[in-house]
Amino acid sequence: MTTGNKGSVIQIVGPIIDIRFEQGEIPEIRNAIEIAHGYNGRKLRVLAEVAMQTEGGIVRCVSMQPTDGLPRGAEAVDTGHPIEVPIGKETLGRLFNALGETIDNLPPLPDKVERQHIRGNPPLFQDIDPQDNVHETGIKVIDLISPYVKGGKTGLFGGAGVGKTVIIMELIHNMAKHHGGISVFAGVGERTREGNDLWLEMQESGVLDKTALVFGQMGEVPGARMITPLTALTQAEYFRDREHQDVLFFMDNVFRFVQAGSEVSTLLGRMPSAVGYQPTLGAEMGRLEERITSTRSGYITSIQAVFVPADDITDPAAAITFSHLDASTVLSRDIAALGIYPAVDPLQSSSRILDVSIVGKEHYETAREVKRILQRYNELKDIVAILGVSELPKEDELTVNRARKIQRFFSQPFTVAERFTGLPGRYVKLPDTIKGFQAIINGDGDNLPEQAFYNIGTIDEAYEKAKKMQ
Ligand SMILES: Nc1ncnc2c1ncn2[C@@H]1O[C@H](COP(=O)(O)OP(=O)(O)OP(=O)(O)O)[C@@H](O)[C@H]1O
Repeated sequence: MTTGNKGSVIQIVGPIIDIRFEQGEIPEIRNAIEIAHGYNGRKLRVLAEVAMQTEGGIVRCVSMQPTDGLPRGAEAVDTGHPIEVPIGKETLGRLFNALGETIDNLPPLPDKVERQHIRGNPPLFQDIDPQDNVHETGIKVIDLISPYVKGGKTGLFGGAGVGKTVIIMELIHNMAKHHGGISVFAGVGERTREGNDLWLEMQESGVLDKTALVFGQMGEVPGARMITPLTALTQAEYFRDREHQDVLFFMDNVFRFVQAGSEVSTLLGRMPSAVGYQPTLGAEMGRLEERITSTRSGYITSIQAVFVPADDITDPAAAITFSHLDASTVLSRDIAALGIYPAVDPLQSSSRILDVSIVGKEHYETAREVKRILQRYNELKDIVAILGVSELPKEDELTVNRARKIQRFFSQPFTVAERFTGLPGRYVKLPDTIKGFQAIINGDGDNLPEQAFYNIGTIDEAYEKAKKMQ
């Protein structure tokens, strides 16, 4: 690769820049191009990535920064490589933008910091090391119904405002704190305020110095939002491949990555595909998701929030994400409307490892019975609405009563949601979770009021709460 070839900007359309190079000096696709210019008396630098090579020595580039004031004729320099970002221990405790520049007002990174380009390849087939162990989250409904895989990938699906960010923050609080390893967070296309909340939350829980955070939020150009997960992943890969560490990789929100790709695709003039998404949706998701994996060197356990447009889980962006995951936690607006948080829909959520040979008979059978009771309750709901519970046969009446208690027992106070509920957070260990649901299934809670099961941790709290209510 040659470095330093110079071209000239010939067209700027929003964040898309066309640059002409001499024949024989045309930059490769994905190379980073630097353009220096002056605007309002300030010296600015725009970094762009080559997306297309067209006729006449012209390359079409996606800008990673606003192009305001960028003039035609500005000189563009081919760096000869894709965008590079800092990696290594120096990234821990720091906040970065998509280009790997620190944005936390702390002293700059040392000059000698190692850099790596963000367009790496997924690990080879033979190096991948699939895992089957449960990663306890301390959240009852998740641990019981869609147990997360240590070294696996999990998606948190939900429409607008049903609690994805709160769950991801609680998971960071619980997992990062108990995990003891490295965490990397990619904030993609969400509110800057949420990034700030997260930073403060990490400081408070004392995990910030073991975490690298990368943000490309709502207000940024689509190019930057599109590469944010790649920047964060490049930093995570360093810890997996070079330090042989187990890494937690959080992403909020995958849908915004897809959306940024769609914006870029339209701006590049590509024909849209299904539901207006980019024709390259599958390939873009594949290249990202296939890198988030565990190898013989180390694990990456990832939790990804996925916004579901119009609560339609069959939307191509949500559907394509599903196919990459080991476990899916689906949030429901109906459950949130009942005031049950986390608003996880147990009948839609699933996990590859909810298998008797992996989680064991006790866990598997408890989860299955809980699902059966809820399924039956769903079938009976219409009859109950018309006739009332007392008109049901004895057995169905019991099912309805237990189902309502299970539903309430799925709610749990979160440490990060203390300001919403006024209740201190609860972390429930997996054996206690199983014990609690078994008690309800076996009828031990039949004489307790429903309200005793609402917003508590273990089943023992239900007995105490019922005593107090008497
Ligand atoms: N565990 C919880 N306990 C109490 N309230 C909650 C909980 N989770 C969510 N909420 C309520 O729901 C609101 C929305 O939650 P959150 O911001 O996590 O949603 P979201 O799905 O990430 O939304 P968006 O798609 O808009 O980013 C919160 O502000 C809070 O009022």
